[in-house]
Amino acid sequence: MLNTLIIGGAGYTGQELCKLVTTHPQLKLTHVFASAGSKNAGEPLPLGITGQIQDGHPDAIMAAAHDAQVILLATPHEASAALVPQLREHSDALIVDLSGGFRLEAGAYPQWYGFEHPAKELLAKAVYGLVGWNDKAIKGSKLIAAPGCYPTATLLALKPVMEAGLLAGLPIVNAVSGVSGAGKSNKPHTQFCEVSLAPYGVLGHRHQPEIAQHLGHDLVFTPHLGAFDRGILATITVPVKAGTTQAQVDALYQQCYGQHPSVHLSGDLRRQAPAIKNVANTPYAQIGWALDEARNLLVLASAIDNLLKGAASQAIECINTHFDFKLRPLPGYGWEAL
Ligand SMILES: NC(=O)C1=CN([C@@H]2O[C@H](COP(=O)(O)OP(=O)(O)OC[C@H]3O[C@@H](n4cnc5c(N)ncnc54)[C@H](OP(=O)(O)O)[C@@H]3O)[C@@H](O)[C@H]2O)C=CC1
Ligand SMILES: CC(=O)N[C@@H](CCC(=O)OP(=O)(O)O)C(=O)O
Repeated sequence: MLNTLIIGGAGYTGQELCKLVTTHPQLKLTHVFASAGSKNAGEPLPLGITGQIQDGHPDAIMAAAHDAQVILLATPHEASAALVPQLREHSDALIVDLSGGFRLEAGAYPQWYGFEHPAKELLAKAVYGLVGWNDKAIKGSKLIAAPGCYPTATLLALKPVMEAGLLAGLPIVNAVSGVSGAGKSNKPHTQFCEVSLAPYGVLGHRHQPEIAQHLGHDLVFTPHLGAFDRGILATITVPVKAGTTQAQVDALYQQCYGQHPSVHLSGDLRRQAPAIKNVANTPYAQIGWALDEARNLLVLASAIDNLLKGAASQAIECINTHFDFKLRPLPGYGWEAL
């Protein structure tokens, strides 16, 4: 069993990590930290898990890190960027960071995250944890940046088209997220009476450069906030090469995801569409597509739970890939042998 500690454990994704680690056959949850001086210290872990959230004083975190084989960070971007180099000084553990602190090239941080990256050497060694597409790098690195929620939904849908060389123009991504995507802390725009389906971050959301960097192609990305708690639905319009056929696209998605442990295909969107109700509270992505052969336009739809496949369960899948644990996530937080 690998000693596993979670930092940021009182937050939305941190709580999901607690459940996913506790039910994992190869991981032992040893410590769950909030921030230093947190009012959440002493609170119980999620229902059914014995233990308490601990105060995240740096000395306590570093002492625990010394004996850990796996460290999960569910902390804000800048906190992760500062914590990872300290953790690395004290521990040789596999670090999986759920924040955006290690996803982009160093030069992008001032513009998109508002800070100069404090650990450029480590950033250069970090690998992007898009499971199923970057597995060799995930196996070979001890610092994994779990992808953002919108990038997960978008990249899982777009990667097959991009890698098959069918992309012939700018993909247009419209995505709707539930409010838990903004985290647990109180923000004026996420209050109950304020949320009403609307776009935000138009032409300026930090997930645009993340998706573009890891897709290898520019795109237009427009997120929307919806009045529901969890889940993301991304609908993507993609110009494709002339002559692409629906049968070719069907075969492509089957080939990429037919055997995938956490990506499910719903097929032709004109018959059945992915939906948030199918994936909310599950570790799965659901992807569908429809091709207009006359106009060479492909429409993709991708649904995930932002806190699970878009964050916590994909982070655990990164651990499974790194250590070659052959496990598939079950609905309801369990894991079964592949
Ligand atoms: N919500 C989502 O859908 C997704 C979130 N992410 C990313 O994952 C990370 C966590 O997100 P989420 O769970 O939503 O966030 P929350 O705001 O719900 O929780 C953040 C947690 O981080 C802790 N924290 C804050 N600062 C520090 C620090 N300096 N040292 C240690 N702990 C600290 C907080 O502690 P305390 O409890 O004491 O306040 C809290 O437990 C973020 O980087 C986010 O961008 C990624 C994908 C999806
Ligand atoms: C609804 C909402 O506010 N969502 C968040 C994205 C959360 C997420 O995936 O990602 P990061 O780890 O990249 O922060 C946002 O738009 O900033």
